[in-house]
Amino acid sequence: MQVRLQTQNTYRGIVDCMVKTYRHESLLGFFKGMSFPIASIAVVNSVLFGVYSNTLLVLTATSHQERRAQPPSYTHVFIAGCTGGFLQAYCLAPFDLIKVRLQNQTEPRAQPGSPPPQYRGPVHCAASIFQEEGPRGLFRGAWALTLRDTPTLGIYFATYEWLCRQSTPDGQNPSSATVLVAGGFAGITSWVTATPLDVIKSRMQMAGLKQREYQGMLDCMVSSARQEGLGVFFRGLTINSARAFPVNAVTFLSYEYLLHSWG
Ligand SMILES: CN(C)C(=N)NCCC[C@H](N)C(=O)O
Repeated sequence: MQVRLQTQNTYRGIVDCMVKTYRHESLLGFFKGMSFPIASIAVVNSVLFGVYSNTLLVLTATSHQERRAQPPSYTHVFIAGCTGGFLQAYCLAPFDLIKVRLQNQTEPRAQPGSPPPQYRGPVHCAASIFQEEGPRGLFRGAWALTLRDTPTLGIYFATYEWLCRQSTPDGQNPSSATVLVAGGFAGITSWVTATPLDVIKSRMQMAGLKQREYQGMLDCMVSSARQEGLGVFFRGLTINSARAFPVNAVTFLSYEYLLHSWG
């Protein structure tokens, strides 16, 4: 839904987008382009959390266990988060591009007699982009994605650390409830700050297809704001924030659990 709201001007809001998707594409329309992002979550999160933990280890020279007694500074947490965000953006770029292209296909499933959709599935989508736009085509919008993820993942980890420390006595590990709430709010905070660049990223990824071609990111920002007003930068904010809470609550709980069980 969020990808369509950000890149297409045919919807009046979330409810209108849901109703039109259901009428035109049935329930299947809500699950388009989902298999690839699900497959990519494990890879992308391992890169993000692995780089974050190791950067923090280098910056503070303390292991995860020692960090409860000697908490890292927020500057170190922010730098480690930005480093993780920067590197994960490059792993995420091709998966995210395929998701955006598939989710923007509004044709119902292929039916006899009707023209087939441009992409028949994630593998066909990746192969078509590779053939038509070359290997660099798979990284379309990667710059906007990097600019979106580098600072916002710094904010993500700093918010998580701050919320955990506010509700945990010094030297103790945060409880599971604290981890869930802090992780959920860290997700929302990061998505609120990331949404303006998320809109630009999605539009750059669709450029030349349903979207007009842009000269670059700045051109995309200026022409989107001129044509649709500043509100365009907040499209998809409600959906992004609503999904961010449960997703990131569970992500941080799994991360803390794995770190404890590996000692
Ligand atoms: C671009 N932003 C804000 C983030 N990547 N934030 C971190 C959350 C990551 C999580 N997989 C999610 O999709 O919510």
